[in-house]
Parts: sequence; C-alpha cells; structure tokens
Amino acid sequence: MTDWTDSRTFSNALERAETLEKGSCFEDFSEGQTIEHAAGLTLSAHANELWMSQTLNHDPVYWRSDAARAVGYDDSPIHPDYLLASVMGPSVEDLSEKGGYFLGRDDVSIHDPTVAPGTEIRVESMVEAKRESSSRPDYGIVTWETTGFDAETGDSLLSYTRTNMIPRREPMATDGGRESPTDSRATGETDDSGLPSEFVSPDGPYFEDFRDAHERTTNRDAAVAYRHERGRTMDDVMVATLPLVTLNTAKQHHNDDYMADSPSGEIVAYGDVTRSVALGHARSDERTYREIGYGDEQFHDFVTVGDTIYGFTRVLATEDTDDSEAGEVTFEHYAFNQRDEPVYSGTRTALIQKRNQ
Ligand SMILES: C/C(=C\C(=O)O)C(=O)SCCNC(=O)CCNC(=O)[C@H](O)C(C)(C)COP(=O)(O)OP(=O)(O)OC[C@H]1O[C@@H](n2cnc3c(N)ncnc32)[C@H](O)[C@@H]1OP(=O)(O)O
Repeated sequence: MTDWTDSRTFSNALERAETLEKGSCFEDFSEGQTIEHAAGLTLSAHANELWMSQTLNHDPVYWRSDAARAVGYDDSPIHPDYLLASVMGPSVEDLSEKGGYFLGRDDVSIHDPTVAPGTEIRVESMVEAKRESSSRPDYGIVTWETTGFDAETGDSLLSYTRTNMIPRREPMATDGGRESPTDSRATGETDDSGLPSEFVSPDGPYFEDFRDAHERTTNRDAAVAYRHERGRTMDDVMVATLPLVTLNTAKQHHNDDYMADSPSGEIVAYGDVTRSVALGHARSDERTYREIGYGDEQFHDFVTVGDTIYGFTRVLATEDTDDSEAGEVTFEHYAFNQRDEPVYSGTRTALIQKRNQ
C-alpha cells in the first residue's frame, strides 16, 4: 500500500497534482457583468471593536451610546472603516484573490452612517471597465463598482469603485509589491520643488480651527499640512487577523510561504488596515461628527510586519453648512512608514463639530 506521507512519494504527488484554483483572472471579467459575492457577512460588535481598537480609531461615538446620542445617533453605529472593509472583504475571492496590485479606489460613499452591529450584508460588484496593461504584459487592469446592501431591507449601505491589476491566465504572477525598476527608494531623491513655502496647522480639533487655518493660506504660497504624533507598528493581528475577520481571502496577507517569492518576500498588510491607521491618527486630532466619503485612494508601496505607520494630513477645503452642529472639511490623508515613504494617500470629506457644541 502506498504511503502517501512518505516524503518522496508526497513530493511526487504534489508535483503531479493539479491545483484547484481560487479567484479570477483578467480574462474572466467582462464589462457590464454583475457579480454577487456569495458569502456576505454579519457585522459583529466584536470584529468592529477589534478593528477600531487595533487601528487606534478610539472615537467614543463608536464605543458608547451616550457619546453616540450626543451626535444624533440612537446608539453607537458600526465604524465606517470596518464597514468599508466588510464590504470589500467578501468581494476579494471573486475579484482580486489571484493576487493583483490594488491600484486605487474612488467615490467611497457611505449611504447610511447608522448601520448597527448585527446587520447582515450582501455585496455585489459590477465590472465597469477592463483594459490590458501596457507596462506589465502579465496583467490586465479591471475597475469594478462594489456595493454593500443591508441583506434584509435591500438598502444600499456603502459603495465605491476600485481598480486592480489582475493577472492574465498565462503566465501567473505573484503579488505583494512593486516590481518596477523605478522604485523611488532606489534613487533616494526627494523633489520638493512643488511644495508651498509655508505649512499651517489648525489650532484645535473643531471645524472653526480647520476653517481659520485654511483661510490663513488663501492667496498665499501656503497649505494647511501637518503630521499626527501617533504611530502604529504593524503586527500579525494587523496584517493577517484583520483582513481575515472581514473574510478577505487574499493570500498576500496570511500566507508567508506563497509570499516568499514575491517582491516583499513576506506577507503584506491589507491596504484598508494601513489606510484605517492613517485615518485613525487623523481623527484623533479632530472632533469628527459624520464621515461623508472618500476618493482618489492610492496605495503607493507595500507594508510588512514591523513597519510603523504614521499619518500626515492636508486640508483641501472647508465649507460652512446650515447645520449648527458641524461644518464640512475635505482632507487629504497620507500614511507613511518609518522611512518616511508614503504608502497610502486619499481624500476624505467629513463633518467636523463646531466649537459651540
Ligand atoms: C485589497 C488588497 C488587495 C486586493 O485587492 O485583494 C490589498 O490591500 S493589497 C496590499 C496593499 N497594496 C499594496 O501593497 C500595493 C502597493 N503599491 C505598489 O506596489 C505600486 O504602487 C503598484 C504596483 C500598485 C503600482 O506601481 P507603479 O509602478 O507605480 O505603477 P504605474 O506604472 O504608475 O501604474 C501601472 C499601471 O496601472 C495604471 N494605474 C495606476 N493607478 C491607477 C488607478 N488608480 N486607476 C487606474 N489605473 C491605474 C497605470 O495607468 C499603469 O497602466 P499601464 O500598465 O497600462 O501603463
């Protein structure tokens, strides 16, 4: 009788056996196609708290009902970053599990900011566009519009568009980071010729502080641009646990063996974790009232276990509203690592509490 566990036998068996593939290649997508992501998930208070605590998103509105009621909610809702990751996670197996680069995400809109723990969500994507990559012949570039719905009511909760490089069927490629010969780290060059001559910081965390700082830069060679003090070193929970808790099956976050041959040589952080840390740092320096939406999101380099993520913010615009509670601020947030290299950037619009509240 064959001992399949004999090392030579097993190695031969592995060599001959076909691998049942997961995920989709570039050729599998067609424009206009709608894909229902089978799993969906139930937003749990546990995963929400794990995400918020580990990414340093400690706004009491999302932890305590009295703080939630003070800003007009009935109870603490699900945090928008966990909601976003929970809509994206179940889509990964169908869209990007094959291991393509996450090029960018745009038009992230929260349709309901009051989603409660226990809500069951259903996720659907539509293939918006696909094209071949001119720089990387092994890949194509696909853009999807993804929406998360309340499975019970059918209400749309959150939507966004995202673009990935997706491996073509032959030959397959590994993921995890840039292969580009024009890696900025290789050149060591910094070009600050386009930067304004003066950086201004807000004097406090309220809407008026951002508005006044922004007004101070008007018609001057200046920008509201500042760093956040906190940093967060990426550990195993951040890199492997958080994507898995949202059912994100991308192997680049939890399979070191597979990633050994990739440019990073090891597992890399899920971009949404990195992003959430940067946003958590920024939110710790403001009085957030409501999250409105996000855009122009890009992941510039990979992040691995041991990297420390810091935050940097620019204020792009401020707009007073009729609401006596809060005014609107549009930020651009950046995450950067211990080598001062940007790893994420994106815009965010939020209502920020007014000082009189
Ligand atoms: C969720 C998830 C994975 C998943 O999903 O499951 C993850 O979290 S994973 C971890 C987080 N992530 C990373 O770790 C990536 C870090 N990052 C990098 O490693 C590099 O940044 C890069 C390899 C992505 C780019 O490398 P780069 O060399 O700078 O790439 P570029 O040459 O600028 O772009 C190449 C081609 O993409 C086109 N292109 C670029 N941007 C956009 C856009 N926004 N929309 C539409 N097309 C775009 C461009 O037009 C060019 O097209 P062509 O090939 O036709 O020329």
